Amino acid sequence: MSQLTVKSLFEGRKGFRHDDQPRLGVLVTNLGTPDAPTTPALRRYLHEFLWDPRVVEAPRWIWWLILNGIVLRTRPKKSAAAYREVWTEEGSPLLIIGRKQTRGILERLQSRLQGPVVAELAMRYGNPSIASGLRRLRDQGAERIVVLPLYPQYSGSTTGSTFDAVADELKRWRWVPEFRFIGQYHDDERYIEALAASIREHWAEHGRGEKLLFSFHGTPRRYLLDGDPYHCQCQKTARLVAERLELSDEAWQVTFQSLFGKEVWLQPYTDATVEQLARSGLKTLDVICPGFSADCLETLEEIEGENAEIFQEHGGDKLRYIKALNDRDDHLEMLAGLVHEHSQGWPEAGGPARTLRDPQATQERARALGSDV
Ligand SMILES: C=CC1=C(C)c2cc3[nH]c(cc4nc(cc5[nH]c(cc1n2)c(C)c5CCC(=O)O)C(CCC(=O)O)=C4C)c(C)c3C=C
Ligand SMILES: [Fe+2]
Ligand SMILES: [Fe+2]
Repeated sequence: MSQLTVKSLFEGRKGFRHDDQPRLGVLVTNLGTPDAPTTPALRRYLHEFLWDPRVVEAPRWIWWLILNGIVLRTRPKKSAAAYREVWTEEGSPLLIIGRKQTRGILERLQSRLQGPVVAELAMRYGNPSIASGLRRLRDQGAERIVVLPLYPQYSGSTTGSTFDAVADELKRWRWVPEFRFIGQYHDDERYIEALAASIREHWAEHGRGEKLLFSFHGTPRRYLLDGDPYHCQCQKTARLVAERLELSDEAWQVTFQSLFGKEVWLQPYTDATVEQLARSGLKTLDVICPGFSADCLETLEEIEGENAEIFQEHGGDKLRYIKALNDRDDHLEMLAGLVHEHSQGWPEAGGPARTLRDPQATQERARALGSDV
């Protein structure tokens, strides 16, 4: 009699053994970056990115026409040129720094935790994908997973979208892991102190600018009006840092950068503010971008490049960009601490080895029962 074979609908873990020690898995994620600073690579990347309804929240068919008819015909070439300005021999800054951050977080967790821990870097768009990162964690034996999106301020367009990608992958797994998701850390003491320390160090080296601008990536204003907490969280981060540095109200300001499309975005805009400050006679301006945990196109090309030029063109002397927290020790310490805290309550933060009285006998019994694990 022929046997009916049914294809599995759900994916199992490879190489499972009863005497494996369950591990804690950490998925460190960021936005993503193209594979190369070329027009075709940008077209692929922007297509995936801009087709995400969390990013562009518009009626699908209208947006399909605009995206495919206009945006993907013009923007990839322009963006590729911008990426070439920040690209290094090792690749995109966001990816290189992301790898260092992941390694640094893992090392710090290994010395804090008793149980075994593994970590992977994943990108919401492009490579390495969130699906591949989660599978690598699973196949290394991670049965409990903490997801750390490197976005200090929660936005549906970034953090929310990361959750979607994680859920899309996990719902295809046979054995769904226990799971925790870090939504935001915009007011975490250690994050605020790391930002303040980086500003103090910048001042010690270059002297104090006449004003400090906190520039955050923008979103359409509509997202705020529809309940996205991002704008409030950006304001709170900046206020806490300003308080820690004991700045007067005139000494700092919050702005939003990286506009896209024709809609009204969060205001005031960074470029218009930089221009207006230069026109008003300001000579030195310090700019920090606390929403970017790693330097990338938006900080290096847009702030350190474009906005520095705008400042000079309109009478300013020097716009000094204060680097992202990247792989600074205090940053990695706070991120490892955050993961550690979110793993509390799990057995030995990873889980004790499944204790088998006689591992070999157990494996043999399992095999005799028709299981190959
Ligand atoms: C189209 C709408 C966009 C929204 C909404 C948006 C929100 C958003 N983005 C970041 C962080 C980053 N964005 C980066 C690049 C980037 N962002 C958009 C568009 C939106 N972002 C585009 C089209 C691009 C690509 C570059 C370009 O063509 O201009 C990056 C840099 C990635 C890199 O490779 O270096 C980051 C980081 C946040 C935090 C955010 C909302 C809060
Ligand atoms: Fe963006
Ligand atoms: Fe930009």
